[in-house]
Amino acid sequence: MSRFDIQSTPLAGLQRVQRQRLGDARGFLSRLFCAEELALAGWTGPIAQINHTFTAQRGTVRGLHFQHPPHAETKLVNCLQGEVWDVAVDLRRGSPTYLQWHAERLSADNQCALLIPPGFAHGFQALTDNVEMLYCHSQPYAAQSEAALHVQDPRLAITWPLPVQGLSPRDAQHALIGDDFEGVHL
Ligand SMILES: Cc1cn([C@H]2C[C@H](O)[C@@H](COP(=O)(O)OP(=O)(O)O[C@H]3O[C@H](C)C(=O)[C@H](O)[C@H]3O)O2)c(=O)[nH]c1=O
Repeated sequence: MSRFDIQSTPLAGLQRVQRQRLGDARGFLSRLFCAEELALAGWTGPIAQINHTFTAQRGTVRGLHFQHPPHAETKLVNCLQGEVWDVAVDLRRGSPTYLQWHAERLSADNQCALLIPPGFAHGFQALTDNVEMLYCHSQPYAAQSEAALHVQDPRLAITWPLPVQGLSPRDAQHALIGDDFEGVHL
C-alpha cells in the first residue's frame, strides 16, 4: 500500500509529496521516507544527512540556499510543526523554467512535503510561530559548494504571504542576480 501521494508541479522534477497517515484511537503513524517509493519521484540515492530546524517567529524567512556540483542535492523538505510557505526556484542551466519558482504550503496538518531535485534553490517563510522543519539531503552539507540568492530578488519576484522578516545577517546580504549569473550546471 502506497504511503505517499506524489504529484508533479509546473517545474519538472519538483514534486509535492503528501504522506498518508495510518491512524487509530491512539493517534497516527506517518512514514517520512521510503527509498522504494521515492525512487519513483526521483530520489535515487541514500540519505546523506537529515537536518531539523526550529523557527520561532511567524514571518521569518530562511533561504534561498542551494549547492553546486559535486554537492548538488535532492532535498525532501517536511514541516512537522506549524505551517510554512515553501519555495523552490529552478536554477538548472538550460531549463525551460529557469529562474521560475513554485511554492507549496507545508504544514503538520496537511502532511505535505516538497521533493526538490538538484539545481533548485530553496527557502521558506514561517506562517506560524514555532515552526519545525525536517530535511532529508541526498548530499552532505558542503560550505564550499553552497551558494544563495536573495529572497526578495526582483528577478525572481517571489510572493511571500507575510512581510519578510527575521532574515539571518547572511541571508540579508546575498547578492541580487546579475547578468553574469549562470545558475547551476548539472
Ligand atoms: C544548510 C546547512 C547549514 N549548516 C550549518 C551552517 C551554519 O553554521 C548553520 C546555520 O546555517 P544556515 O543559516 O544556512 O541554516 P538555514 O538558513 O536554516 O538553512 C536551512 O534553511 C534553508 C531554507 C535551506 O534550504 C537549508 O538547506 C536549510 O538548512 O548550520 C549545516 O550544518 N548543515 C546544513 O545543511
